[in-house]
Amino acid sequence: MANAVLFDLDGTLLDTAPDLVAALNKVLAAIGEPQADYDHVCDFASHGAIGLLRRALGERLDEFDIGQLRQQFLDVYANDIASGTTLYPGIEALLIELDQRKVPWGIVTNKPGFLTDALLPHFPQFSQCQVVISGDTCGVAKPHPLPMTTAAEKIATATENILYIGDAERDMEAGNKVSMTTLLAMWGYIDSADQIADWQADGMIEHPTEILNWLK
Ligand SMILES: O=C(O)COP(=O)(O)O
Repeated sequence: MANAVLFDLDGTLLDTAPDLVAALNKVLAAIGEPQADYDHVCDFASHGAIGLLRRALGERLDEFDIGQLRQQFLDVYANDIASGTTLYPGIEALLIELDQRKVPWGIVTNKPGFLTDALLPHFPQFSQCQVVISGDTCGVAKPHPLPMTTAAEKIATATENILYIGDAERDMEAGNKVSMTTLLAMWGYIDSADQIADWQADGMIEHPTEILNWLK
């Protein structure tokens, strides 16, 4: 059984979609494109800037300088990163319980570090977080295993004894590659077309408190 927990950020700890979609719509307005429908794009909030832009623009994204558009999106998002973002129900209580049990926990996200660093201080509930690995911390991002093993080293825990909680296929893949126990956060950004049965999660959980059942 596990004795440490690592979390994905967007779609797992935080519902960041309101601010991400607001940024997306500001960028779409700036390039003269129609606004995105929230429900159409929100489940792509775990897929980064390009995932959101691709969902909104489809193949027309290729008509733009994608790198420049991504940077524009990141800059706009950084300017208003936390006004609509909230902790998912049950996360605060879970983190308090982990802290009381002295269970080390941390974050492995694909968000670029400058955004993670800007966002996390808005949530004092994260004050006991022991490690934060962002998408550019290790030079490679999930599903590459390096962010996972780097986080495990920082909390001095063998990967086999770590739970990794995420809402995307790349999260399950990255965790499974390094023998963590992977739990799929069903409250996150899971699209109806996602084939979650193929993601090889060790468990699928509907509420954060279920994580406690997987701990020693
Ligand atoms: O911003 C992203 O690329 C997604 O971030 P996540 O890994 O926390 O879901």
